[in-house]
Amino acid sequence: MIRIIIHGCNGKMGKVVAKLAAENPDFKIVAGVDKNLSPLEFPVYSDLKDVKEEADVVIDFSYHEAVPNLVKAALQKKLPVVIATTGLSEEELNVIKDASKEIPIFKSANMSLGVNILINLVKEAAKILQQDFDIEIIEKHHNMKKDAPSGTALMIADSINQVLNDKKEYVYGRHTKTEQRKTNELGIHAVRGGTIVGEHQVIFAGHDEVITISHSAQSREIFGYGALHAAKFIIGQKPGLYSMEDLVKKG
Ligand SMILES: NC(=O)C1=CN([C@@H]2O[C@H](COP(=O)(O)OP(=O)(O)OC[C@H]3O[C@@H](n4cnc5c(N)ncnc54)[C@H](O)[C@@H]3O)[C@@H](O)[C@H]2O)C=CC1
Ligand SMILES: O=C(O)C1=N[C@H](C(=O)O)C[C@H](O)C1
Repeated sequence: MIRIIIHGCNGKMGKVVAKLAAENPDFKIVAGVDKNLSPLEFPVYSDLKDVKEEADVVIDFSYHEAVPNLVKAALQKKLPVVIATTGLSEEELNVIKDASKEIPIFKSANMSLGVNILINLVKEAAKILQQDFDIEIIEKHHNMKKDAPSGTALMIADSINQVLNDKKEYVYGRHTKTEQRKTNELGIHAVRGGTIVGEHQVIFAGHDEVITISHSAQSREIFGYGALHAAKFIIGQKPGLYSMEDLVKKG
């Protein structure tokens, strides 16, 4: 049985992970960490360093500012971590990279299998269409989401740039622009409203034709299942920074 600490346990995703784990005898939530100390069916602490229960892994769905402290405590406890939180700054990402020299860390802005398949399709399309098609990304999320654009939109943009040798310059929205679109631009646009779980569209717009590759999350459970799958994967790995690509490769 895998013993898990949920960081961000009182949030929307923390509660989904706890529910899914309770339904599966392979997993047990031994404790939670959150700045909101509302009681749950396991002990809740305000800091990972104070958790007394023994655990095998931490799953994090919290807030970007909370991540460096989480990683430092995980380092002291020598615990593997699954980081799903988005909106991380360069500085926060560097804390993760440094810690991954000593503990295994799995990080993905999107824990669903579908988005990771979308990324593979988009990479292939970008290679083929790069000369004649303009690429733009539109993401849509619920009105409670704090970061924009989504971590997934940025992850998709980075994967396009990876296959196009960093040719694209990201343009966030166009309200400040009063000039024609340049061919090296990659537009990224965020929509917020209602209870939209998460939608990502990658648009390849050519002369008189448009190809759209899209993913629509229809529940938060897809991210929860993905995070539990990642938790199982990261336990026992060597120190390093792992992604969905590593998990998919392993099968
Ligand atoms: N990688 C993925 O597949 C997914 C990632 N996310 C990301 O996960 C994060 C959380 O999402 P939600 O659960 O929807 O948000 P939420 O706002 O419902 O939950 C966040 C929780 O973190 C807690 N928190 C905030 N600051 C904290 C701190 N300093 N220390 C401890 N706890 C703290 C809050 O009290 C709250 O309970 C966001 O960054 C979101 O973008 C969300 C869904 C899927
Ligand atoms: O905040 C969310 O809800 C989500 N955040 C992730 C992101 O920023 O990409 C993943 C998912 O789309 C839901």
